[in-house]
Amino acid sequence: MSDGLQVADVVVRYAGAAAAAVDGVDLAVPTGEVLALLGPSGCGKSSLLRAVAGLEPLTGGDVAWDGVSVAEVPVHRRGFGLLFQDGQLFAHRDVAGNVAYGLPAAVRRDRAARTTRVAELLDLVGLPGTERRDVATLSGGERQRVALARALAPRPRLLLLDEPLSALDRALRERLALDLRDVLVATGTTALFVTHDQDEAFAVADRVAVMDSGRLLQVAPPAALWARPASRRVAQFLGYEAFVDVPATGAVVPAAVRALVDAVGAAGVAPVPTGGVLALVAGAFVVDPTTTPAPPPADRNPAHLLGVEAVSRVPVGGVVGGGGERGAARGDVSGVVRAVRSRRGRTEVVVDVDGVGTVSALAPAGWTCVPGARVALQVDAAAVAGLPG
Ligand SMILES: Nc1ncnc2c1ncn2[C@@H]1O[C@H](COP(=O)(O)OP(=O)(O)OP(=O)(O)O)[C@@H](O)[C@H]1O
Repeated sequence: MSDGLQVADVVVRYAGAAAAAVDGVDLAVPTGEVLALLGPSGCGKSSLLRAVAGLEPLTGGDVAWDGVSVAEVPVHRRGFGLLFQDGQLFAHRDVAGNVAYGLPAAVRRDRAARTTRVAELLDLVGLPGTERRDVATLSGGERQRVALARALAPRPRLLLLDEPLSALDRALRERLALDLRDVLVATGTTALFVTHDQDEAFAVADRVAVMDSGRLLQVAPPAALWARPASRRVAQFLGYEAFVDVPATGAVVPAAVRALVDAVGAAGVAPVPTGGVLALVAGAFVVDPTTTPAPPPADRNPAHLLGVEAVSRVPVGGVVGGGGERGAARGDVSGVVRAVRSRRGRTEVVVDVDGVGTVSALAPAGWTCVPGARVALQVDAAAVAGLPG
């Protein structure tokens, strides 16, 4: 018998809907595991979570805990906790009153035990000493921390979290995602966590289940999911931005494609079978900082229009990476720059690469050049995944 949560062939279909919101999902969350359900808006994540909670009737399939079906068990008797986007705190209770509401009745009635347990829970979520605060005075992040403390108070055997951080701004979300993981791990809580944000899923979960159109596409630990997406759809959803067919051995292909296949094969990061596909994420190409960009043809060089001095001294039509043996040896992969942008402290260069398409290459901080220039590129095999054909 398996322990923890088992979801077997679950179907959720809303009245009048043409397609099922959840369409035959099988999933297991063993005790102590945090599993993230990740997928685009409308893919059925919340419907599945609500079906597990008992808030949505099953059209088909079964939900079980430790091998025993809970399909007929009402929501409040399943022993599952719930935390939503808006923690739904009670406005008329202070912080301690909100947290204490989640405690088992016996603890709630014992004043000393209640005080101790509320203090423990507030410590756990990083809000020690806030017992007497009016919840109306809390920030959005603090409110969600209190809601988490309240949800953990009864020690639920499963905690169901539906986009608990999505109302917060990005910086706060990133920090709270890490804190949330720490709290779930420290308390050994089994959890099912719904999110549409890849970074959040990867930060919080032991395994990530990717959903699309009501179905599960892949379930894997974050690193494995990232390195080996099961399909192009999964890879696209994770943020892979370009896809290259692996050519037959000996086929004549653009230098960039050959460099990709060689680099990935050498790194042993991903299988590169003929007929397979290489998926590239931002950074699969890196601007070679030792070479000088070749400027765009004079009539298309925006630097001329702007009266800016060209960033390169390589003659128009010159060999990219020229000026020495080093450039000649590794300057055979190149691309035409479309834009240069700074993103989270990194320089990203949108570049058209022959045979590959438009990708986001990385460059050293502060590096820049005019659009239209041709730059030499190197391959970073760690940003390339192999997909089955
Ligand atoms: N109560 C409902 N009645 C009818 N259709 C619904 C209901 N709730 C959800 N749906 C539909 O079911 C599908 C799945 O919705 P669901 O909310 O589960 O997706 P989701 O992945 O959680 O999306 P989001 O991230 O936007 O919340 C959608 O097409 C949605 O319109």
